Amino acid sequence: MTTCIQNGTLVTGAETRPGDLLIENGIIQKVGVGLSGDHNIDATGCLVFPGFIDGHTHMDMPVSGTVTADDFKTGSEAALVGGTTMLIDFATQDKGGTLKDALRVWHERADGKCACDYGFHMAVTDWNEQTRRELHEMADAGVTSFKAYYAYDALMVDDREMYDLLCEMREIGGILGVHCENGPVLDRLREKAVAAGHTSPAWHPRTRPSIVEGEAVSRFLRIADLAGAPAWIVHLSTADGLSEIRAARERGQQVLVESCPQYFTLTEEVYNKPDFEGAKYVCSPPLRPQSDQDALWQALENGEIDILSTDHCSFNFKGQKEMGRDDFTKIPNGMPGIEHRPTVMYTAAVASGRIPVTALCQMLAENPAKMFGVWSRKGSLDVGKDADIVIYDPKADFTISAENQHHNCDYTPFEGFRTAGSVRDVFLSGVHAVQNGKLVETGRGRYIPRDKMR
Ligand SMILES: NC(=O)NCCC(=O)O
Ligand SMILES: [Zn+2]
Ligand SMILES: [Zn+2]
Repeated sequence: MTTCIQNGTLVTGAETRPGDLLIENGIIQKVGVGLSGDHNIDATGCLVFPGFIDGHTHMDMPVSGTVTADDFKTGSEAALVGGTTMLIDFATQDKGGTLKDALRVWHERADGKCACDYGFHMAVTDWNEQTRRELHEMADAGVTSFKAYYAYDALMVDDREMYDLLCEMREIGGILGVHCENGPVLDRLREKAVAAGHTSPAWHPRTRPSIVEGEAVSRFLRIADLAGAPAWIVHLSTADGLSEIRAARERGQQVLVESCPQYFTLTEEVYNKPDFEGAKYVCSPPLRPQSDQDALWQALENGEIDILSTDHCSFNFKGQKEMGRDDFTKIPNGMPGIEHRPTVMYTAAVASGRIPVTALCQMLAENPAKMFGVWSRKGSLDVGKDADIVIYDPKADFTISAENQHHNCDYTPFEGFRTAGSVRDVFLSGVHAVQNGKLVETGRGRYIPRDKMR
């Protein structure tokens, strides 16, 4: 049984062109014009993208004495409705625990529940000889990307460990992403703020100033240079961090840069909202002033940002964000976003005329596929790839709201955002899982082991 998507505008990282896609057995079999199948879908007036890949999510994750509002079922369903056909979540080693245990736990949380395909990065929090050996086993099990934290007591590593980890990345053909904030310094800033009676969400960005990110980006990149390893900067939010990246690239380093829609569309004023509403936007790194946002836009337009991910890490306002009503340091960090990344960035970046749609396709599909070792099967509309396909109607008029979202969360940071277009249909491995914006097939997501970096 063949399916043909006809009369759309096919979008790749390099070009847009009119064309049809013929799908069979979950794979793209033919790309051309005048094609037809047993079953035909008309995409006239629509953009046809390869399925989007979100390389940075946290589902079903215990944080600050609670657990994220989205598990792998609800989070992946929201992802699929929004056009994301693969997510890569951070399995996280417990201090004192093993990588193998973390991977087992994440499989237990995700397997059989996902609406879209999925893979895991491994966050390394406890460096020792066993962890070093296990990195090789992870790479053999298809976990080829890792994260280390310079912040959060329960997660962070020191510079000696960072250096060792980076050296090991070279050995295993892996890539290390780092959460770049100077943890000890920002912890001190937070302690001092609370001691002085500053307990509202407005103090979240004030105690994580731009230099806290810039310093950590600089340190990480210098250590990566010493180790001779590629560096992945996760969730870049500042001009300060960006200038350190530019300096490292000038030195000839391979630096892969990730940022997120919230840093392009929201600014730190939201933390001053009345009635504790600012807590909804508490994420780390925090939202920034307009000047940082302008710098990120410039970088995006210049092609200096490789991937756009969400850092989806959702907590309800009621009962979860509220845990920090009397002390902003107790607000669980993170926001929902996996459903809205494509439409928010299509609207803000493409419909606004800042970048061509091909550049968006690079940052949402092609580059994450290459960077995270799934390019052999995902990230483009080439013959032989998985038939993960998004039909986007650029003329649809849609307003994002907590009422119409699929995240298991009682708010969205993009409330009232009017999008230019919306995701009309989504195919996952050839299965027509989203039809006219409605999820009609779920639970078909597969674990995707990933290739090593070449
Ligand atoms: N971003 C955030 O606030 N929470 C998720 C964990 C992280 O990526 O640092
Ligand atoms: Zn992080
Ligand atoms: Zn994150």
